[in-house]
Amino acid sequence: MQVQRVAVLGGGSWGTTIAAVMTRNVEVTLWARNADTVEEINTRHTNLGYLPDATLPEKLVATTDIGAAVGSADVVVMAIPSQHFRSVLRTVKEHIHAWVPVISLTKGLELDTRMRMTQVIEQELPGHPFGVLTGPNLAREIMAGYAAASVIAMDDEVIVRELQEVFGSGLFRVYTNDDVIGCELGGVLKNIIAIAAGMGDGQGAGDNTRAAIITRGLAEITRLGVAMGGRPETFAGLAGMGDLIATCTSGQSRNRHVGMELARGRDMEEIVAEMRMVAEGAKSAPAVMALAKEYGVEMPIASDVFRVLRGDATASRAFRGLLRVEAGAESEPG
Ligand SMILES: NC(=O)C1=CN([C@@H]2O[C@H](COP(=O)(O)OP(=O)(O)OC[C@H]3O[C@@H](n4cnc5c(N)ncnc54)[C@H](O)[C@@H]3O)[C@@H](O)[C@H]2O)C=CC1
Ligand SMILES: O=C(CO)COP(=O)(O)O
Repeated sequence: MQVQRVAVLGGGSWGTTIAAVMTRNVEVTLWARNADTVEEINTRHTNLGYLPDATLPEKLVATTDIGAAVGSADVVVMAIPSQHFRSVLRTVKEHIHAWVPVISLTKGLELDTRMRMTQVIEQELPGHPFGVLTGPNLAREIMAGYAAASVIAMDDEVIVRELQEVFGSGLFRVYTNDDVIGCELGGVLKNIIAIAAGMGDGQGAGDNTRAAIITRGLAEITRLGVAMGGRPETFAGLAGMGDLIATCTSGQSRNRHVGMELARGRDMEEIVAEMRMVAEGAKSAPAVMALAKEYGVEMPIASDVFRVLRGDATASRAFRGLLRVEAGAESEPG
């Protein structure tokens, strides 16, 4: 497979950033549904609503025509929020050529089915190689050219190496992995723990507290991820611990921001109404809790976050429970 043209679908922060990075290696067409965004990218080389400080490469071409973008692509990259992922894929289906790989950048689960995005790809586009690119990758930093590392996970060990070269460049270093389930779940599950970290930071908790939430959070992410088929070492890597640290500590994280706003006593409706961008942790939380129940895994931090998201507890009340007074052995949940 010789990759010459890539279609990136989704003109938000991450889709635009990855599309810009990949123009160093291949021809990239970015599909966005919003005509003003497309016009802005093509004429002014900016996408100020999502990436306020960035100038995009002139080589990056945007379009509102999904058929044109997908029909000429050797690889399709999905940067669509999880709850809209399937509907966009159904449109892709009409235009994609046989055997073209589809790579998800999305860190969420489909609510109704509790499926991971690569499972949705497999279901909607059977026969197409699929994978996920994930890791500690806050879009604005990567757009600004700071060094970062990511992981591309696929079952196919030949295609994954080719795509490693397509996504990686300069200071954006891409590693390969064959644990698709573990890598994908690392990206999904860290978002809820980042909401917990934001709830702590928003209440003035200290660095020790944040470290405890990250560490105990990683333990519960790993328990569920391994029960669902991921490998334990994946959760200690970039897609697990790496992304968890970035998201739980960064002022750029949308999920941590949600936690901080909840700590101020605001409810989800108000918070979401003010956010232009997606916070996947809040959207996927019900599916994560249902999976924890199905697999018989205890997730005390995620459960407390979920109660606050639902409006059944306040952040300050739940936060006291996040670090349980009666601690057991470190190897135990709770
Ligand atoms: N922003 C970041 O730093 C990173 C984000 N991600 C993940 O990437 C995914 C996308 O996130 P962002 O680009 O950051 O979100 P965003 O909120 O910045 O942008 C989402 C984009 O999707 C578009 N969109 C929403 N529904 C659509 C639909 N039905 N059809 C077509 N377009 C639609 C929106 O118009 C917007 O352009 C999320 O799952 C996120 O967790 C992953 C790594 C880093
Ligand atoms: O996944 C991300 C960084 O790796 C982005 O996190 P947020 O969605 O919380 O901004």
